[in-house]
Amino acid sequence: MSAKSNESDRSAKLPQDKTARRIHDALGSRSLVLIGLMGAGKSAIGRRLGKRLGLRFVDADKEIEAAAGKTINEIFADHGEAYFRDGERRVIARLLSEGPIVLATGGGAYMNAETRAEISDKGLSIWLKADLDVLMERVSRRDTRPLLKAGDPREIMQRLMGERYPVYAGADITIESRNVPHEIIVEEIVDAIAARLLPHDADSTDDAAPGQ
Ligand SMILES: Nc1ncnc2c1ncn2[C@@H]1O[C@H](COP(=O)(O)OP(=O)(O)OP(=O)(O)O)[C@@H](O)[C@H]1O
Ligand SMILES: O=C(O)C1=C[C@@H](O)[C@@H](O)[C@H](O)C1
Ligand SMILES: [Mg+2]
Repeated sequence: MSAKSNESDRSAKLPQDKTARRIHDALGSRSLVLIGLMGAGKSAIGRRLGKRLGLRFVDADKEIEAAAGKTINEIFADHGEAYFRDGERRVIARLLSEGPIVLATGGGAYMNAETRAEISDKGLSIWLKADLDVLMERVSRRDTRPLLKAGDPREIMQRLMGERYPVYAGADITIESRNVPHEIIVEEIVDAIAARLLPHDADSTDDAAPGQ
């Protein structure tokens, strides 16, 4: 692989518009951390959010697979969930020390208290909250989630919602993930980050049209 293609994979372009630049500046080394259940859209939305804000996008699940040289299914099958969770915690801690990035976490990552503390220290957490039907329709497209193979996937997902949503609710920002164009979700996230991080002055409106 040439250095150039590697660079285009790993680095981010400078943000094009003023809101994006201001968010970039306000973040400093803090990262934007997407949390939510399987199928919530963390990877799909995270990639686009990174592009929108000129931040490198990293998918924790992919990093764990690269570090282990195995797929998540294989890690669960060969070593068990506890081993996966330990690797997940370490990989996320490393990635958060490399901020600012947009980080898509695995669905279970935020359930770990140490990881939650790291995220609150070095990032801004964004929960992509989706209802059961949306999640089930989306996860049915791929067979890559070992947790859903342990029984009836809908029942498992419902149980995970019950266990995890009260914890996810501690995120800094919550966005309803639904079947609208990805860009709409991205802009809602950008607006929520701007409302949280940027001073509310007249300058914060982006590309304001000149007076008529
Ligand atoms: N706003 C949206 N509208 C329609 N489809 C979406 C939307 N957001 C995500 N999707 C689709 O849902 C599927 C699951 O999304 P994605 O893989 O990003 O979820 P995830 O949260 O990363 O899940 P996992 O925890 O399993 O990695 C993908 O096919 C993605 O394109
Ligand atoms: O919700 C979970 O616990 C998981 C979600 C996926 O992203 C993977 O991290 C793994 O399959 C476990
Ligand atoms: Mg994902």
